[in-house]
Amino acid sequence: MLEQILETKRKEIETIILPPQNNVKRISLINALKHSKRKPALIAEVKKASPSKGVIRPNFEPIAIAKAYEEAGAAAISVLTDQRYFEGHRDYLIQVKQAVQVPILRKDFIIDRKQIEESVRIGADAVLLIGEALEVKKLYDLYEEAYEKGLECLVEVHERDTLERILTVFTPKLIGVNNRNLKTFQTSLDTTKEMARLLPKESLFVSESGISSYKEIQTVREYGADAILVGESLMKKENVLSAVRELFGEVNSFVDTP
Ligand SMILES: O=P(O)(O)OC[C@@H](O)[C@@H](O)c1c[nH]c2ccccc12
Repeated sequence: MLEQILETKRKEIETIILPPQNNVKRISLINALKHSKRKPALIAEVKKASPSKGVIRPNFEPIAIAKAYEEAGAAAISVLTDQRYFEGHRDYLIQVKQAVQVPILRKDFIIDRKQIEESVRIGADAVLLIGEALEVKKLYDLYEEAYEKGLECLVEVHERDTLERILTVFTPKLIGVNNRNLKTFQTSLDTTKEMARLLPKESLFVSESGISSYKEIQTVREYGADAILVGESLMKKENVLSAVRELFGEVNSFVDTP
C-alpha cells in the first residue's frame, strides 16, 4: 500500500502549482507539545477518510472540527492533505491554520523539496516525514530543508530497522512511532512499547495511530510517550469536543447512581 501511495505522489509532484504565500504566524509544534496542559499532549487529526477504513466522516467540516479540537485542549492539529487516499486537500490546511491558534502539522507523504515549499506557503507549522518512505539521506535532506524554511518535522517510524538507520545519521527532535503497520494496516500499541527503549532521550516522542480509549492513553504514557496522535476514534464521533474529553477520561457518559 505504501508503495502504491508513493507512486501516486511521485506523479503528483510534477503537477503541483505552488500557491502564493499565505500570510501566517508560524508556531512551534515542539513547544506546544512540551507545554501542553494535557499529558500526554494531544495532536488531534482532521481526517475524512483513510485507505483502510474508507470514509470515516461523511459530514466533514474541517474548520468546525479544528475549532472544537482547539477548544477541547488539543496541543496541535494534524491535517491530512493527501487527496487520493485520504480525501484531504491543501485548502483544508489553509483554512484550518486561519481558524485556530495551535500549530498545524501537515499530514501527507512528503518525498520532495517542492512539497516542503508548498507546505511553507499554505501555512503549515510542521510536516510529517515517514522513515519507511524515504532513504535516510533523502529524509535528512528534507528535514534540513524544512528547518531552513522555518518548519519543524515529525519523523515517523514503524520499524526498528528504520529507526536505527536514521539514528546513525541524525537525531530528530520529534519522533513519531506509528502503531499502524502501513502494509497490513493493523495497529498494536506494542509497537510503542518496543520502540520506546530505542528512542534517544533528547527526542520528544509521539505515539501515533490506533488510540481510542483512556486506558490506551495511560498505556502509551507508561511506555514513555510525551504525546499522542489521534484521528479515527475522534472523527467517528459526531461531537469531537466531547470525544476528546471522553478520550481523556474527563466525562462519564453514564454514571451509575446506587
Ligand atoms: O486514525 P488513527 O488510527 O488515530 O491514526 C492517526 C494517525 O496516526 C494516522 O492518520 C497516520 C499516521 N501516520 C500516517 C501517515 C500517513 C497518513 C496517515 C497517518
